[in-house]
Amino acid sequence: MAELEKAFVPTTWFGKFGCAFRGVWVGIGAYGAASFAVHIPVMAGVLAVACWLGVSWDEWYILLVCITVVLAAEMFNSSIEALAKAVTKEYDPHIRDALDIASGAVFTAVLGAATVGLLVLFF
Ligand SMILES: Nc1ncnc2c1ncn2[C@@H]1O[C@H](COP(=O)(O)OP(=O)(O)OP(=O)(O)O)[C@@H](O)[C@H]1O
Repeated sequence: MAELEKAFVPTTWFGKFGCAFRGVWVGIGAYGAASFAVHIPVMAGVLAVACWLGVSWDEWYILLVCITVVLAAEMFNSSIEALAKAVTKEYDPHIRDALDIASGAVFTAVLGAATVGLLVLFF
């Protein structure tokens, strides 16, 4: 463990930010590519409609929070998928629960964001 820490665990803020940026890259690219291929066009569409409608600053803040929550939930989902792959490749009911709950969290965030987004844009 001591050797592992020396080799891989960053000790500087620069190193820690490097890990975070790598996490965004891996979370979107390697693990979440299929999901982000749906999220990103939908988000671009929402932003385009918001521009077209000329929403207020307060409404922009709400839309940006919704988008951020969905992206963060998706990356937590990717993180749990990565951890599950490391734990076992065999069927495990707890892994199944963990993965299903993570997917459920993304689904919940998307439902909430879609509801708030529709209310902000059209009501
Ligand atoms: N080791 C396992 N043990 C039990 N069930 C598993 C296991 N691995 C995957 N599953 C089941 O398969 C589902 C999908 O798995 P996983 O999330 O890895 O695939 P995915 O297609 O990459 O998902 P996503 O679309 O969320 O990115 C899980 O929600 C879970 O129900």
